[in-house]
Amino acid sequence: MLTVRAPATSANLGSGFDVFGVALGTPADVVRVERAPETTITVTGAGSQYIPEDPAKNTVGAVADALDAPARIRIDKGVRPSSGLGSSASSAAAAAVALNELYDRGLSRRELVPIAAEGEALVSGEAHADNVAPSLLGGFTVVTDDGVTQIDASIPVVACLPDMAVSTRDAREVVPERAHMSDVVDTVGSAATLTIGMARNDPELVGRGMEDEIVTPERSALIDGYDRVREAAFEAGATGVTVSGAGPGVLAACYRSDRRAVAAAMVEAFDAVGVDSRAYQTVVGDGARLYTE
Ligand SMILES: Nc1ncnc2c1ncn2[C@@H]1O[C@H](COP(=O)(O)OP(=O)(O)OP(=O)(O)O)[C@@H](O)[C@H]1O
Ligand SMILES: N[C@@H](CCO)C(=O)O
Repeated sequence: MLTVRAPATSANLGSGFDVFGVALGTPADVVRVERAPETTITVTGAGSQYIPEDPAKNTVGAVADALDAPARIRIDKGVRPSSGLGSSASSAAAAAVALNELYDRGLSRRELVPIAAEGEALVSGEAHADNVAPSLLGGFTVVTDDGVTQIDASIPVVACLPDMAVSTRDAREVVPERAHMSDVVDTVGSAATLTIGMARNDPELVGRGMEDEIVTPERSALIDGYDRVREAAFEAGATGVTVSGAGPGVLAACYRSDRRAVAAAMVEAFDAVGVDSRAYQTVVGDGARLYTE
């Protein structure tokens, strides 16, 4: 039996819609695989009651198909679905690493990115790789039509998860089809600032580089209390705040010394609008890890 732990991820980071992603230290999915004549899936853990075990409907089934690697697959969810923390991608990335090893397919982590993205196509209608890439490779990733660029980074972050669901499919409906040139220019400036911040491990630049006036205002309107949570996080020392992935998770960058206060302020602000939430105090971290037994 092989076991793989694949981390939650946060895509977009505001200015990098459908391009940027980071691996988070916590939470994570754990996937166990054994060879079998046909694929079966069992799911336990966070939000497992909302996740289909039918291989034709689970991201992990799509990965097993793409690798022609039938297996008995057990998923222990640490990443709640429809969270904005790349839940469907964590399982897909873990399964890609595990099944590649189980069947000696010999694919590199980079070669596994499009395989794991097949799972994303199944649930959101598009094979976007901005969650599976950081879950497989770790650190900060930039996904374009030309491929994936990755650097290791270590930025303290808080990922605050309100107790509500926003599906990626629905959140894509509100993305504007056009943008003003002045907003595009500002967003390019932010994206460049964020990228330099990741390269320098500088929370100030990363936070400043999360600003985006194109997609985030539309997405944040789907999250009860977002403006209040954002303001509270800044008051507690956050250097930047944005919607995590398609939401409803909210991501804040900060210095390590402020992380606990930022987490508490975000939870309190959600609470003030009647929404329960959980804050992960974590850091941009490593990609999927394989364990053999
Ligand atoms: N292995 C899986 N893990 C989680 N969700 C899965 C899995 N397989 C299928 N799904 C389905 O995918 C949907 C969740 O994916 P979605 O992309 O909406 O959320 P997410 O991955 O948490 O968010 P985001 O991509 O914004 O970070 C749910 O409908 C869920 O049932
Ligand atoms: N970039 C995708 C990621 C979803 O996690 C979106 O924001 O729709």
